[in-house]
Amino acid sequence: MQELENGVEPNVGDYDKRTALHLAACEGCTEIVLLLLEKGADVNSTDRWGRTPLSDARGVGHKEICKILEAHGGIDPVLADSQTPCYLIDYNEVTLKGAILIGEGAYGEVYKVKWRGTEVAAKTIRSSIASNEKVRKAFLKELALWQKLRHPNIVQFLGVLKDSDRLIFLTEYLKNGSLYDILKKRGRLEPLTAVSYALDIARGMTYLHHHKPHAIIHRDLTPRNVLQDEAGRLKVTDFGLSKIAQEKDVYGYKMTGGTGSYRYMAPEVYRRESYGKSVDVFSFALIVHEVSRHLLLKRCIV
Ligand SMILES: Nc1ncnc2c1ncn2[C@@H]1O[C@H](COP(=O)(O)OP(=O)(O)OP(=O)(O)O)[C@@H](O)[C@H]1O
Repeated sequence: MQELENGVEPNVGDYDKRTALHLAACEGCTEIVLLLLEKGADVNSTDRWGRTPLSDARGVGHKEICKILEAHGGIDPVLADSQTPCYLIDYNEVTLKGAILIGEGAYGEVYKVKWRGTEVAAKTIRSSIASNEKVRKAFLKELALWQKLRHPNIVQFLGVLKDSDRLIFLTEYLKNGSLYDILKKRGRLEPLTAVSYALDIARGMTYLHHHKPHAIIHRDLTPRNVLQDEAGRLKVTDFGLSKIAQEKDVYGYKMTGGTGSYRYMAPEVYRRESYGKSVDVFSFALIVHEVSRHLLLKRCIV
């Protein structure tokens, strides 16, 4: 309300052309949806994937918001279960010159680059992996799913570089790096910080588990796959990709660089191995994760 009173345009969008109405519809903020509509927000503004606020509200099952948007003339050009391909980014929109190597994982290197003037992370997939057509397709399928996700505790996927021999995709850049780096640097966390971190992770995981029409199971939730933004908020990344990594028998290649630590294994394995050990931020998040998974299994969603 304050921003609107200060003269901020209700239809202003971010680099994905997503407006406040998209975000409010996606996050289930009914009052903000009503406020924005009253202040003249365009009910059918489309983001760069062609999604309207109604597409977003539908995607996460906010029925009340769908009704409000429809009553204001909202339309949904995106079919709920359509197979949207990955958004392709033109090479010349990305400044690769001066790219800074920020890390290396099992799939390849990660660089900080500029895309349309904004700092983003470019994740490169090793050619030994990406040159296998089946694996490349499997990666692109997972990335297309990631592209549909929008949540403050999920790293934002931005697109795949067009016509690249290597598979390179862009995500938002998180200045503070991974939770692994933070824990290594800072050691034991203050209890309040640990709880706030655990809640951030649990919020991201809950969003994945409530994804429609199918829940998304991370399968590789480790401190390396949790990143922190400048404001200190944690965001989960790299879900789904680990599934491809595990399917080495099908695709005939072997991934390296897994954590190999029982503390980050799937909860059912973890439970057998580590009951009775001290509870830290990650154990807490895993417990929340486990409860959430049990609820899902009970409801036969998975
Ligand atoms: N979006 C990002 N913003 C900032 N830093 C990042 C980003 N993505 C990755 N990094 C950094 O690059 C490192 C390597 O990331 P990557 O996801 O490739 O591998 P990993 O998760 O560390 O390991 P693995 O591939 O085995 O899961 C991370 O540990 C992190 O420090």
